Amino acid sequence: MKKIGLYFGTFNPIHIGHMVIANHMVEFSDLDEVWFVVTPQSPFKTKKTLLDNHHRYQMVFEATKDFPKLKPSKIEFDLPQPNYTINTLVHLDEQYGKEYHFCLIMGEDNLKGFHKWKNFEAILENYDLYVYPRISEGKVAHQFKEHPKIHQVNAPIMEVSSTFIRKNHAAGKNIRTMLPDAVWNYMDEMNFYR
Ligand SMILES: Nc1ncnc2c1ncn2[C@@H]1O[C@H](COP(=O)(O)OP(=O)(O)OP(=O)(O)O)[C@@H](O)[C@H]1O
Ligand SMILES: O=C(O)c1ccc[n+]([C@@H]2O[C@H](COP(=O)([O-])O)[C@@H](O)[C@H]2O)c1
Repeated sequence: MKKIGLYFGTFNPIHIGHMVIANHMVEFSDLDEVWFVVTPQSPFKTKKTLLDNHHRYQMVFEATKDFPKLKPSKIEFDLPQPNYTINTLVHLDEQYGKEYHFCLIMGEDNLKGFHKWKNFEAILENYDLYVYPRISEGKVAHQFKEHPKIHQVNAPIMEVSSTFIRKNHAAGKNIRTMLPDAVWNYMDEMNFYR
């Protein structure tokens, strides 16, 4: 059975930080594929400056089209908002559970706040977490340290953010090196974030 790493995010837009992590996961862990799950509405974020779902999905599609092991997913588009990850996991298992084995990809920054996620205990009971290092404040809770379901993957640290890209693109800076070429081309053609 294929092992799929689910990488959840708003991807507004997807950037080279996301790409390096996802590619590292498929090349250097036992995951066979990574699916970028484009989230319509993250539980802890406001919708301000959020581009339409389909445009964010299209940018993920553009970024991944030459990488057969990296795939875009719009599974959350038809699920209730805000999008709680546990609901999506249950839904994916119902739809594809016989075909695929699902795991979660998460930065160490998100692991620090993981105890606030809806039904995090159920997530940990049923799914493996692949955690990559991230520079961030705070500490990983004791309960998540050396947890049998939490696997550390030593991916490179890439300090790039979508917020930085949006803000500086609007300010007229050249941020093109932080995006895959196809994403830059789409974003530029569509006049996003100006
Ligand atoms: N440079 C990066 N390296 C590794 N992980 C990242 C990086 N940037 C974001 N992530 C993580 O990737 C996931 C998806 O990112 P998402 O687009 O939702 O957030 P973000 O980059 O923080 O966006 P924004 O700046 O718009 O708030 C999140 O879990 C986020 O923590
Ligand atoms: O399920 C939850 O309670 C939950 C709470 C916060 C975040 N998430 C998921 O994690 C993804 C990344 O979160 P963020 O805040 O780093 O953008 C987000 O797109 C959601 O899919 C999920």
